[in-house]
Amino acid sequence: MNGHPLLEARGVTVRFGGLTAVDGVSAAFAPGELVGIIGPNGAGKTTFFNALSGVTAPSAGELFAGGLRLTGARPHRYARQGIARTFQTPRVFAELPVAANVDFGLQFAGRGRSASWLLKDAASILNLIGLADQAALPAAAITPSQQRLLEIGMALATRPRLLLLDEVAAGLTEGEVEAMAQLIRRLRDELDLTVIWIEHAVTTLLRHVERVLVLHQGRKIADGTPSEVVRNPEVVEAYLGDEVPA
Ligand SMILES: Nc1ncnc2c1ncn2[C@@H]1O[C@H](COP(=O)(O)OP(=O)(O)OP(=O)(O)O)[C@@H](O)[C@H]1O
Repeated sequence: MNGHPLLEARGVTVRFGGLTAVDGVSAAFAPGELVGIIGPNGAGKTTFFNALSGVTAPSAGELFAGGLRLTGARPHRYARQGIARTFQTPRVFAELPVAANVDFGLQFAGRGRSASWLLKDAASILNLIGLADQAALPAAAITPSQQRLLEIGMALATRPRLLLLDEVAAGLTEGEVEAMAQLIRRLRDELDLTVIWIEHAVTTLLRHVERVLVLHQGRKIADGTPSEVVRNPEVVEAYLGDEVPA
């Protein structure tokens, strides 16, 4: 692009009444990065995502995409900049066929997005995420883990440059979590995406990402490679030493 980070948060703060859910978080994301975000329950991870995707306006701080100031813009402007996301609870159209759910996302694809032929239509996208055989089934009829894949497919249909994944491995079996991690890496590689991925399955996440941000009580307490982060005393303390692998 233009030498600017794909997305940059500068001192982003989100307050709900007296509660500061996100507290002055700064981070820049470069094209092609696969970054994890971890932190205990209530650390502010989803709220930070909501700010990064324009769902929640920050109480303070700034957001930039490719150098363009987006602070306070509506979510569709974030989408137009190539930012797509999934939600903790999959938001699929249960009665509609799987392929129609992806078609819905395609309507939001606009200029300046990923030009990958792998995202050219619903069939290509379903192929990419391994749901080609389920194309004609109503979304309600596929398994919960397939619904998570479908939500990723709907986000991909907007042809993003940046994909924000919020706990896409929640509720999956160990084998499914690993398959999900492999898929995320493949999508990053094949589609030239930047991916930011929140997950509670910390061990798996740390094995697959190159960089990880740790949030604790709304603050960013670490930002580095997985091996740097697991040696950070503040991180070990935030997790009471029992969740982050040595
Ligand atoms: N809309 C809201 N109104 C009021 N408080 C909120 C709102 N959304 C989140 N919070 C509070 O903000 C804090 C951060 O929540 P958030 O969901 O961002 O954390 P999280 O790290 O994603 O947690 P989890 O891992 O449990 O999903 C929590 O104390 C939460 O209760």
